[in-house]
Amino acid sequence: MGSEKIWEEVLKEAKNHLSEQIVNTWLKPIKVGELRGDFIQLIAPNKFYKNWIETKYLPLIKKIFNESLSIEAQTIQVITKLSEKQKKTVTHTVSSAVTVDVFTSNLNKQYTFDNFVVGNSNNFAHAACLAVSEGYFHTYNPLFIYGGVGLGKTHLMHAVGNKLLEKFPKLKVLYISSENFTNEMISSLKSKKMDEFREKYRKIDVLLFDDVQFLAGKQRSTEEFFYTFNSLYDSQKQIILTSDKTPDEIPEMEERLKSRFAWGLIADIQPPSVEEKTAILMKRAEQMNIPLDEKVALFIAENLKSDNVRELIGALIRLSAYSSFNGEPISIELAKKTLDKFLIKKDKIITFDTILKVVCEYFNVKLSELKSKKRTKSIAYPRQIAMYLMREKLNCSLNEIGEIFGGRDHSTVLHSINSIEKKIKKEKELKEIIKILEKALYE
Ligand SMILES: Nc1ncnc2c1ncn2[C@@H]1O[C@H](COP(=O)(O)OP(=O)(O)OP(=O)(O)O)[C@@H](O)[C@H]1O
Repeated sequence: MGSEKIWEEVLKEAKNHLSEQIVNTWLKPIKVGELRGDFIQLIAPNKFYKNWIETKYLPLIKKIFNESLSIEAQTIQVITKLSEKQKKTVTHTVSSAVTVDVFTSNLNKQYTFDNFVVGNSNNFAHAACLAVSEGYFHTYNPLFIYGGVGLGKTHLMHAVGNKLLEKFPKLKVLYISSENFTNEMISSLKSKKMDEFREKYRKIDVLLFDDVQFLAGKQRSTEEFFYTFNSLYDSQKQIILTSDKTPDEIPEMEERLKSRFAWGLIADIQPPSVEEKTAILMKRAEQMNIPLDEKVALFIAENLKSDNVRELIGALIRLSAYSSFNGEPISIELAKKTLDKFLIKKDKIITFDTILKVVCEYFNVKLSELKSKKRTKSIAYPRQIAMYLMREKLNCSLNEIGEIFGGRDHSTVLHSINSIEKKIKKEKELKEIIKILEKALYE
């Protein structure tokens, strides 16, 4: 039995002693790092969890291992992170008898298409991934998915891998982050095992390569990846890559790689809309058995500062944990109380100064420059944006705005505002910048 299965058994048994909500909130995110003789190592997502587990649940966990699962547990250690060495060790054993397969795809079984919420922000990337997961390898090769932090790139990639293995169990699917690829390469170099390293990567049928942007500037890893890429591509093997930027936008990435990344399909993932965020919260709550009313989900979706789905889910877990520990049902009031510092302060009064400060900080320009007559693009552009925000948020007159910027006349101000309005309609990037600035105004 693999460590995942063992932990599932612990969770099942724990539900006889604790409420389902507590088990899902506190014990489910724990992973088993090592099971060696009578030593058990648990991995908690962060220090907060570690402390709770140690102070609250360790005796029960020990009892379950010893009495219900008959796994001797003399020492249980809780850590917060797996060491690099442990990550590479794929065999988790319970006594010496039980071993897991040596070829590991590194796939997280929790990341499936079924639990991925599809909406306008991600339907293109989702559709492309779905097609690849059906086995249409030549259509989108490589498939390059890009988007901001925590928007579901890794989830989709794993979903492809999981679905492919379900349909074609013999396929060699490998998920690897560029960081781990680099580490593995370095240790192979040190131990003079580069032939084995190359052999491993060139035997794969489907390579899922996460965060490719981190290869930029790493010459040796880039080179090795280049050969791996070519070899797989030439043998018509599927490659999926993720990045936080488009190939063109990755600084210091070798041209020959950038051009290869664009050979197949480039699909983006945008930040989710309020509706999508609500749906993600509802789905996750259902999976975790958290009693979440749609009104509360909508409130969180509308008011959380971050668009990062990881943080969205984090907020749900925090709320659920608070609710179970204090015996208060989940409500909008409770969300306001527990998530206070993560929420947009809508009642904050916005002034000219707030806008000037936020714009100066974002564009890294001095206030004196913003108010000056300088027309260089790096100053004029933020100035126009500040004018646009003042008109939008403060509903003030063009003359008032002109006054703030050193007595400019109203037609100059109008021209600036119109120009930004037009650009917002055409330029996705500017739309994003405005969204970020608007959020920052309420922080
Ligand atoms: N559309 C979605 N539906 C359901 N869950 C989602 C969705 N998007 C993201 N998530 C969840 O949000 C969390 C973060 O997603 P993921 O790790 O895939 O993001 P990422 O884009 O790869 O982030 P990073 O840039 O940090 O690598 C995961 O728990 C994932 O399951």
